[in-house]
Amino acid sequence: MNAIVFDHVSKHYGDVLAVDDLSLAIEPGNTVALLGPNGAGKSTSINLLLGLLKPTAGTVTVHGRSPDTAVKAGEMGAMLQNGALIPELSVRELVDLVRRLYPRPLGLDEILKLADLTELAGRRANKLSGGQSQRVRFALAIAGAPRILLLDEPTAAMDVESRLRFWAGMHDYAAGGRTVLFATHYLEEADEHSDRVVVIAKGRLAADGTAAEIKAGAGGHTVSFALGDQPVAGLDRLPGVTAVEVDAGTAVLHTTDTDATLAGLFRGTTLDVRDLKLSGADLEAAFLALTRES
Ligand SMILES: Nc1ncnc2c1ncn2[C@@H]1O[C@H](COP(=O)(O)OP(=O)(O)OP(=O)(O)O)[C@@H](O)[C@H]1O
Repeated sequence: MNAIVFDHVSKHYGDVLAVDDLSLAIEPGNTVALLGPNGAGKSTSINLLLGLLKPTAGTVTVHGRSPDTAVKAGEMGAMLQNGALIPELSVRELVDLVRRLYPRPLGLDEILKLADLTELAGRRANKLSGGQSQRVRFALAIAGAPRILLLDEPTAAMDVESRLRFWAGMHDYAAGGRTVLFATHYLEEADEHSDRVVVIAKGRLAADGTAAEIKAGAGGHTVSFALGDQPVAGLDRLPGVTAVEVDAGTAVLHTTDTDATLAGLFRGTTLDVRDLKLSGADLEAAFLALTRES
């Protein structure tokens, strides 16, 4: 059974259509990045999954049940964009308080270790930096050992070092076969820390696959070289080439298969090829292309 299913889900806020006929299924044990620009509908989708919002149309299910039922059963943990911490409590007291609310929580020391809070356990919540507070929110999200973990832009306030440690904790947590869905605008994070990237734009699904598939699907590979005044004829018939541009003596071949295009260029033509440059679509180019299209 799928861990998460969106079946033709739409969500309106008055006139604003935040989620538009979204269908998506996530298998248990996957780590999925929900990638999209501001206002794409990422937070709305997470709130729908938590049962905090109800769809205007369609259904959301978690392990085949309603989000409300799954939340009550302690199956989901969430780290949302903000959430106040009780200022007078120490990190240890706060985490322990929350873990005791669940039937089968993780051990206190294990939670502190996963969230990289062992050294900060005695610190009061009102004395934490923004990034440290985020780590406490992560600790609270995993305290009940949820099978599904939802993270809404989890690294927003973190510096580079904190991000690295945070992702290490997330991977350790996910390693036990748990499902993780995280929202981000950071392309590198989606690329590095997920098995699958779901791109949404204007509430609609724009792409779905591994980061490598999304890059390949954008078809942005080019082979360019100095053509000078040699003839351009025939370049568009080379294997893989989808378009040819010539500008100021430089030929740019857009291709779906760089290897085949190069083989054709060197074996199938007598051109003098100099200043050869290859470029592949990076995730950023793919992301911009996809979110512009939709
Ligand atoms: N409570 C609300 N009332 C009205 N419109 C809302 C509300 N919450 C969100 N929206 C609108 O719904 C759309 C989707 O917002 P959402 O917060 O889900 O996007 P997001 O992808 O999480 O954005 P961000 O990356 O900026 O956090 C936006 O156009 C937003 O302005």
